Amino acid sequence: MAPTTSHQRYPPFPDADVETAPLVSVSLRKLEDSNGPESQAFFDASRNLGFFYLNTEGSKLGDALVSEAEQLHELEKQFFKLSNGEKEEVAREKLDPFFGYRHGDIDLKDDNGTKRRNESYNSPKMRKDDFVGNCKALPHPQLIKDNWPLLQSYTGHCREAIDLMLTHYEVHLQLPIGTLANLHRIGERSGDHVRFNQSAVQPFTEGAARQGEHTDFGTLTILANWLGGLQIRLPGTGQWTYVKPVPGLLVVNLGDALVKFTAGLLRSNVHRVVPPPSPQDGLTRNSLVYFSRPEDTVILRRLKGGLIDQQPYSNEPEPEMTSQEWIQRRSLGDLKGVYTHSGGLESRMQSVAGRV
Ligand SMILES: O=C(O)CCC(=O)C(=O)O
Ligand SMILES: [Fe+2]
Repeated sequence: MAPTTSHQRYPPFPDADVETAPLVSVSLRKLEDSNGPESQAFFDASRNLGFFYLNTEGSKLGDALVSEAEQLHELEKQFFKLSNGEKEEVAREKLDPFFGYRHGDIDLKDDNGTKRRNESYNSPKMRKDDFVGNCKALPHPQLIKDNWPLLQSYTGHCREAIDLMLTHYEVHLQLPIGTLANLHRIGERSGDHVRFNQSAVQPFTEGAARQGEHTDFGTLTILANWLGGLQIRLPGTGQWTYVKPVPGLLVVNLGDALVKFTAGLLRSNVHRVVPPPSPQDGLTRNSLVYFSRPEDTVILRRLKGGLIDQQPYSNEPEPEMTSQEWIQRRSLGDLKGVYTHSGGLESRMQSVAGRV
């Protein structure tokens, strides 16, 4: 029986009043069974929108993902309830250039007079590499330590689903089997990790929404959502539309590495998180993300072979760098803006309707 989810504990997503993004639903079970039409639908969604639902129904792996995502949803809520002091013990500044706790203050105060925060935890304990023993684990709160087996299991299941999707890409791209898998070997260091996100209750502001526009840096992202708030910018019109959270459906999106490997054949779509629409707007919002990334030393550039060879060459080739450098420079450093599959990096102020 499919695991129950906690979506019904929240006010419903407002079906009638807001426009939702046209995400295709791809069955994990059918991908596992190598179903041709489903695999084609998966590939088309990856080219056209760069976002789709992964329907977990009927798949043992899917059931495991949903039930563990539910448990991690509870864990992330507990994590963000730790005192600011405890969370700041594992702040990014103290630990690592990328992993750790981060927050942005909002210009609103809680009843106790503290500033509200938007927070995230790229947990060092949640790096895929900690689980497979590729490096020395970084410090982490006891709460995370206590839940190590759950995080480890979720990481393994996310990677199983992602590795399966990579083999489908290899077939459709007409690449030798193993081409993408060999750039994502589980035993090698990479930026794969779980992220906890929490947004405080706040009004919509254009400035904050715009500041949050981004694409994901890596390969495939698996996202679990309980409340609305995720928006994607539709190709063509540039209109922002909500992604509706649906029980049993995970949201999958492609990251920049797949765009670079395929010379723009696959799409990483611009998205952002804004306050949930009414009647969900009075609630703190959490999401759970698994990011997969190429191995740290992989150079992000177009691969050779298959359909990729038919892609046009750009007049202004993008600078080549390793996956590790791309992630660090994009998240902390000098490569600012929104990455688009057609135009490279674009400043947020230029990112107007119709550009993607
Ligand atoms: O919270 C969400 O729904 C999406 C989060 C996201 O896009 C990210 O963390 O990269
Ligand atoms: Fe994202």
